[in-house]
Amino acid sequence: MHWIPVRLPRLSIPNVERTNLSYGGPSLAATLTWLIAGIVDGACVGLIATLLGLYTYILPSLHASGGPSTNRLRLQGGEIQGAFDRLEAISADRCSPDFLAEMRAIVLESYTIRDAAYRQGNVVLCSSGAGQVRVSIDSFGPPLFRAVSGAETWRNVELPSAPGVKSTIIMKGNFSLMVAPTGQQSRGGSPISTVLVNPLSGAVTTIYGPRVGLSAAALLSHTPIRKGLHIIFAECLESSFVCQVQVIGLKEIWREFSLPIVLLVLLGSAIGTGVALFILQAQRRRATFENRLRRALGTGEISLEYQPIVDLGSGRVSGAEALMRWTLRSNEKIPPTAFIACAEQSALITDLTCFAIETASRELRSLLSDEPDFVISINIVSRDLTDPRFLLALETHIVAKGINPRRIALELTERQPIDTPGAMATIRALHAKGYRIYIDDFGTGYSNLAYLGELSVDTIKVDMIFTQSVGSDTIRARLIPSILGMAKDLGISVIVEGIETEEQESYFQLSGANFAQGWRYSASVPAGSLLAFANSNQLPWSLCQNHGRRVGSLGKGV
Ligand SMILES: Nc1nc2c(ncn2[C@@H]2O[C@H](COP(=O)(O)O[C@H]3[C@@H](O)[C@H](n4cnc5c(=O)[nH]c(N)nc54)O[C@@H]3COP(=O)(O)O)[C@@H](O)[C@H]2O)c(=O)[nH]1
Repeated sequence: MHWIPVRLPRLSIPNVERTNLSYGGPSLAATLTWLIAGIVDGACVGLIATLLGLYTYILPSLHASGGPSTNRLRLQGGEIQGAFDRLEAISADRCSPDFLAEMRAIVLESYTIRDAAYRQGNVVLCSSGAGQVRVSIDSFGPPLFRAVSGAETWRNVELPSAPGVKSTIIMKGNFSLMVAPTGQQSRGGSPISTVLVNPLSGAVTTIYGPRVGLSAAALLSHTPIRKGLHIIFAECLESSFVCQVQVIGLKEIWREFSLPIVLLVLLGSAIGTGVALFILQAQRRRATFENRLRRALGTGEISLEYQPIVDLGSGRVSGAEALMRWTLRSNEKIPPTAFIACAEQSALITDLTCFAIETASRELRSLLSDEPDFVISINIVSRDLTDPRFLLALETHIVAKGINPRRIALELTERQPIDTPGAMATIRALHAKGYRIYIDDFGTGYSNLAYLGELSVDTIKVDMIFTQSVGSDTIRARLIPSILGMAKDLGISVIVEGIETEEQESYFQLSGANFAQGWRYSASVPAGSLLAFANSNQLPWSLCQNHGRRVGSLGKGV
């Protein structure tokens, strides 16, 4: 078979972004709404992100590294433990002037110890503040708490040496310490409570500050506790089971972190505004493009070209695919990939499909009536199937004009799934009426065997990415035989797209593909050229001269 290569027309494909299509765009109200929404959303996201960050990372790490309350407690705990150790280590005679001086030094060097005292049995004999005294411990009443270490704690004790001052007394061995029970204010300003925990009974007693409603286990867990919008830090000295607890809420967070919060909210607003502007710009561009495309339908800028489809067995042209073209008055061409994708985002795509049905049936009317087996393929999308205008267009321009639906192939791209029951039912109904159903771009999308069966598919159009893989050692190239075998098993015919070379053509001829389409035979041509070729037996019809007949059949069972 001798194939005549076809010279391809050179298409100038403009960059859509550069094309001057300035119509429409979002209204002022829509613009303002988007902007305000962007600012508010951004600010909220900034605020939420800040608070989450604070609660999740910053506050706990602050705690771990010695936060507002814990530093203080660690200091106090260390002081108390250290003070007992130092008191035990004093070598001077008990209650002697040297002994008292050393006790005073220990108190003076501490932050939280007010007084240190020495006792024997039940009687306190001397203290760093009062010197020699005789105070019976029994006057304190029973201790509030006795730790395993033997340390005992009293609270609200009023010592004769410090009338009017209620103190916490911790006693261990022969020494006692009077600890300032002041509730410290943290850096963040929230009060710190001092609590005693009895690990045996689980009792928790707040001895100073706001009541802490936490269990002993929670307090002794050494981890920050989250309660609603609050985060609670507890630091316990297990030697004495004294805990200091600080509750940090929104107020304290705001006091502590107002600057970073404000900065992050501002940053969030700025990002939100940027995103809103970006969306607005995209909407404006789309609306502009969409309006312009809508107008183009009425001004003759949109037209159809037809790319012949060739029977690989006989070399005859058996049909043509209608391909939409948009040529601006300036003669610039907008590529279909750009405007079809834009139209697909709204019901405008069905306007284009209806235009294609109307135009192809009108322009190729003589071919449809003179060549009984010639098939025109029209690209449709799943959205068309649920739009009543599409079915009406088929009724008006095909059925009512006396064109046999068998002469019309509806090409559904495989790139979009047809999975709504309504769309599937429409396809089956169209097939039952005689329309041929082709799956376009086969191998690139959602098809599987069940899908092909359910859709009553007549033909698959193997995508050109497979054609281009012919001769290579790629997975795609290895897939071709199984696609062709599968189609054969299902009784589905195959059109191979994008045939450009003799090698590709021979490969598919030998592999059993039925039809081919591509620049090797012809690029898309206007209706006038297609009809002229058909009438004059010239290209692309000259392809078929060796085979006697000009136009063949396409599709299974024909
Ligand atoms: N829903 C609708 N989609 C449409 C319509 N008209 C076109 N389209 C879709 O736009 C995509 C791009 O189409 P186009 O730029 O026209 O490209 C077609 C051919 O020109 C191109 N082609 C044909 N032969 C060759 C070849 O040998 N090599 C090569 N590199 N390209 C070639 O392929 C396109 C045809 O593709 P297909 O439809 O998959 O058969 C395209 O997806 C169109 O479907 C419309 O009216 N409605």
